Amino acid sequence: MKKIAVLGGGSWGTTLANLLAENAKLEVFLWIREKELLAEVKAKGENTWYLPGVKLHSNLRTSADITEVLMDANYFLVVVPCQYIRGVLQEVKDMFPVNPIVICASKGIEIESLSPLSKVINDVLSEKKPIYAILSGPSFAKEVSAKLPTAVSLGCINEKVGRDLQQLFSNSYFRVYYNPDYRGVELGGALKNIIALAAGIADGLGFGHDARAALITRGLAEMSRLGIALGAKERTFMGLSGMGDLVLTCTGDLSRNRQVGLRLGQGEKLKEIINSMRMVAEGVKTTKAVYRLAQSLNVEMPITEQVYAILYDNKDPRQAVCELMERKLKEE
Ligand SMILES: NC(=O)C1=CN([C@@H]2O[C@H](COP(=O)(O)OP(=O)(O)OC[C@H]3O[C@@H](n4cnc5c(N)ncnc54)[C@H](O)[C@@H]3O)[C@@H](O)[C@H]2O)C=CC1
Ligand SMILES: O=C(CO)COP(=O)(O)O
Repeated sequence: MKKIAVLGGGSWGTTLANLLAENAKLEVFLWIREKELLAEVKAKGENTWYLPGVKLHSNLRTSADITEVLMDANYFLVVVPCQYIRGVLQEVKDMFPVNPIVICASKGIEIESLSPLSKVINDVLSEKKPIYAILSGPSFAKEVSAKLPTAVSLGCINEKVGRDLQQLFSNSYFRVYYNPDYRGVELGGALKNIIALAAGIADGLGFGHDARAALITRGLAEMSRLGIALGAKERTFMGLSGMGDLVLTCTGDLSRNRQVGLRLGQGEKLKEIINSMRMVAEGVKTTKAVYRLAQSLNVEMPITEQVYAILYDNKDPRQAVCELMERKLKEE
């Protein structure tokens, strides 16, 4: 049986590793960074920090030793929070074979380089010439772990690899659609988190359903604008990894990004919100990266600009929403 190394024992990495172990088409080895957590996982058969209450499959192997996890793997699934991916891969890049199939399930834009994750992974592993794929779409770890019906996109430029991966991940509750536009798939997942912050802020201020629907719709417009400037297909933003994930995270209270927004809208400070969370809300850092990227590409992203000002310039959220409403009137 072929082996998959899963890097990242957070809620999503654990969920996907467990799903693959249950699918039983691959041998699955999950890297858990925290030794104390690994000890609990081994003792209780459960990821008590990030995915409590979910029994892990007996086929799932776990280790805190990343070299053991990577050894002789045929597939590599990266589910480390976006800003740490470069550092983690840099340490172990020599362990990858030539032309490794690297699937990324993380969502974000790297601040340092303003790059989407395909570029980060290609940069670090450039000597190995990786075959890149991205798994993204509306999928809360908790719901997938509860085996609730979920549909996502798998972006890969190499159709044969993409269709092979589609088979490996799919099962009766997890339906994977293949899309050759990997750039569009990865950008949808990264950019929707900014709009989820905005929707949370509006809801936290008590601005109601109209405001949320406006943010989702105009959010999709600015996501697509940046996507097109970066070579993605506009149509991809209408699919699961674009509109699908945007609607999920702007409306679903399981979203960490939406929760951060709600708390900001209710008057809490960003620092205290982040300090109270063990989990990651990728939109916070991705907002900074996208704000800079949009400026450098001269792409208009008014919602992102206001979220940036709330997060990083201490702007009053109410004032930010007023400014969005009072911008020069436009055609749709
Ligand atoms: N949780 C979910 O429902 C979904 C998450 N994702 C994405 O998956 C990626 C991983 O997020 P989650 O699994 O939710 O994480 P999480 O928020 O559940 O856990 C945090 C993770 O960050 C890791 N971490 C903390 N500091 C680190 C460091 N210095 N170096 C390397 N790793 C470090 C921890 O070991 C842990 O695995 C994110 O990009 C997220 O957007 C995508 C779809 C669904
Ligand atoms: O990306 C997700 C669902 O598709 C998870 O969203 P959050 O990171 O906001 O929790």
